Amino acid sequence: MILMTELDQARQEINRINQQLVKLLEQRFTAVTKVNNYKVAHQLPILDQQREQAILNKVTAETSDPAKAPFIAAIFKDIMKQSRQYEQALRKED
Ligand SMILES: O=C(O)C(=O)C[C@]1(C(=O)O)C=C[C@@H](O)C=C1
Repeated sequence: MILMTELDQARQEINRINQQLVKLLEQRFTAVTKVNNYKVAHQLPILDQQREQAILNKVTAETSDPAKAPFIAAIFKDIMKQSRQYEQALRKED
């Protein structure tokens, strides 16, 4: 059998994590669709700055390694930016 290097093993681990992230992100976008439906029905804007700040605070508090916290927070900022664009796209559909 071909020897699996540490690099291959670490990349396999990343592939498995990516698979999980894709599933979770799809679930998150499905939840965002529900939030968007509610907000459209109640004529609420896409952006909720307070909610975004609350999420960033919670995510930062839940990160156990402080060295990783700012990078994880940056990812969540981008996730929410993409969610807003997704909501925009949904609103343009109908
Ligand atoms: O909770 C909402 O109101 C959403 O639209 C979802 C979400 C998010 O991705 O978590 C996206 C946009 C808002 O600015 C706040 C949060």
